[in-house]
Amino acid sequence: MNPGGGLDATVEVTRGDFRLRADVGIPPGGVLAVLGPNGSGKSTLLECIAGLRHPHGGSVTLGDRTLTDVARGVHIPPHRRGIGVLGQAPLLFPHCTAQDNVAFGPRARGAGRAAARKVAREWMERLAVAELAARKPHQLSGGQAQRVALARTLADEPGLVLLDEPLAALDADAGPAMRAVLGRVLRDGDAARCGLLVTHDPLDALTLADSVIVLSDGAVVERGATREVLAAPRTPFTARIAGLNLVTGRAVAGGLRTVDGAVLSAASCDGVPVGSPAVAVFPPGNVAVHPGHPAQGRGAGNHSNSGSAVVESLEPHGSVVRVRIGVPHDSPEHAWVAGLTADVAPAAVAELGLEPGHPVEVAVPADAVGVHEAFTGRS
Ligand SMILES: Nc1ncnc2c1ncn2[C@@H]1O[C@H](COP(=O)(O)OP(=O)(O)OP(=O)(O)O)[C@@H](O)[C@H]1O
Repeated sequence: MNPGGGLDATVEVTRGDFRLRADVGIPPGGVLAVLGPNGSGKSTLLECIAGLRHPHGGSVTLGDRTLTDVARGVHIPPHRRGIGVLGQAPLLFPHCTAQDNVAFGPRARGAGRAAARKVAREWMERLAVAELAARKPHQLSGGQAQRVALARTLADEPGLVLLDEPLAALDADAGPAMRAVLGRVLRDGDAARCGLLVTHDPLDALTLADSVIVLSDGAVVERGATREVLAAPRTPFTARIAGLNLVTGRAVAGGLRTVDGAVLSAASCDGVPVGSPAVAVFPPGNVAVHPGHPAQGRGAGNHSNSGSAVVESLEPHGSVVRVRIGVPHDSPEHAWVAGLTADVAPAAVAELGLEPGHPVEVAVPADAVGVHEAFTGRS
């Protein structure tokens, strides 16, 4: 079964006190990443699209097929939706060989043994697991098993592939290999298939998806092209996963006034109307940290935004040390600095004597700051 076409879904569902209301569109051949903090409703959305959960309102269409239409009482069962699901665990049939696992879908759709085996071999070759065909699942590594599971999902010719954190359980070697394989098949230009990927990793979103939605507390709070959303995040969650600093406030000419009344200068303001809710975004690599008080600050020139703070914590982050900033209780006017991160070279951390609890001055050059309109309501 390959219904083809894109996905259009509007889903409303409640689970206890939690309410999800989200709409999702994926064009034919497109891949959408769904990001969001724990408990924001990602799995619930996925389950409604897969047909595993009945929404209380809304509809799901894939290509020209209506899979769910609450108003009309339509609910196609999961196995007849033409949707493939791959989660963190491969969930292969333990007593079947890898090849028989992959051939399962074609066989179930009525293909003869030889034809199903041919389809299975083609997919296993594409996913670089053909040489594992005769192995049983317990003879596969985690990464190999997950690639076989992906082959099994795709051999079923789904019109939509739902990927729920498919790399999360893989180790540091297997993860990148699986990401590369996934990227190849998701981007193979096959307009008969679209994809939806739930992930916590911005790298997955950047490398595997064209567009992204961010869920927060059951609502879509950001949506757009992946690069644009991650380059200009409008919610603290997106900024954190994108590794960027984000300060909320209202736009003023040439910058942003924080909720505490501090004014940050920015190099670009993205056409945000003065007075509207806005966020200032800047990377940790552009935040300078110096010991001492603002009055003694180096680098707090006219075009730099500065505040007095304390070092809250230091943690290794690749080749740099990520310094997390806190604010002493007697400096409420610098509250915007709280929670910022600065990436500092290890040698500089030693030279400056940075340690948790030490007072520091934080400076952010206006050149590094972009101001973007903030998301202000439910979609
Ligand atoms: N069994 C349940 N009964 C009632 N409410 C539930 C149940 N499971 C989840 N919920 C509610 O639904 C909300 C959304 O859960 P969901 O699993 O969809 O979030 P998620 O974004 O996938 O989270 P995670 O990233 O942790 O997997 C939760 O915040 C919780 O309040």
